[in-house]
Amino acid sequence: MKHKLKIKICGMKFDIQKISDLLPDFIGFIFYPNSPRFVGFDFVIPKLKNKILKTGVFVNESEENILKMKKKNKLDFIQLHGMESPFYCERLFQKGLNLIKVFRINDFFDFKKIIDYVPFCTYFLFDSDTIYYGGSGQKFCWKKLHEYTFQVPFFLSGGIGIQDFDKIQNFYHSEIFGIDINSKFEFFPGKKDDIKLKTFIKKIKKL
Ligand SMILES: O=C(O)c1ccccc1N[C@@H]1O[C@H](COP(=O)(O)O)[C@@H](O)[C@H]1O
Repeated sequence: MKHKLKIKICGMKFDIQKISDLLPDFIGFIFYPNSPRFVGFDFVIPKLKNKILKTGVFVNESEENILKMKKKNKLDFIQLHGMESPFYCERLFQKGLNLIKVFRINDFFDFKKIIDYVPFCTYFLFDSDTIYYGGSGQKFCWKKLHEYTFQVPFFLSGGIGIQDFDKIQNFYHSEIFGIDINSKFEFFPGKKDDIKLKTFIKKIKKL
């Protein structure tokens, strides 16, 4: 690993200030109406601790709406969790947005299809390929990521829970940047378990 792994807590809806006290590097908010973690398009993100980076998660959303949300909430990153094309990413990139493009991985995923996204994305995020766009709580086979050879750093995601710590510790990839956690740290959608999060973050930060 080139650096300390970053932590991104995603799908926040409740107790935002309390969770920001745990000092994750990124906090994500879901701007996708079909998600149980949808915060609503009128949502105003409360002031977060320190330099926690605010990420807006969108699924096949209009460019206009993304720009509106970015401006309203001063989003540091835009996570695109749907079928957004390289052309669409290019347009947002040209407007100065920092992008995290998500790819849903299965055993047959062809990493060559990522190449056209490379110039426009700050990070990639690898999630599991399920019937849902995200927040499925399902894991994919991380070994598959050894086929990823581009140099855009990535977040590892998809059903990661506290019990995965040893697996994370033993996983090596030169481009892994951070761990994205969501549904496995919840009492119910959007309400995170601060004790579990605290334990996990402490362990990851010690790596
Ligand atoms: O959490 C959601 O409801 C969601 C809905 C639509 C797109 C993305 C969503 N969440 C993201 O999914 C991944 C994996 O989450 P999980 O650990 O499997 O629960 C994560 O990046 C969430 O931000």
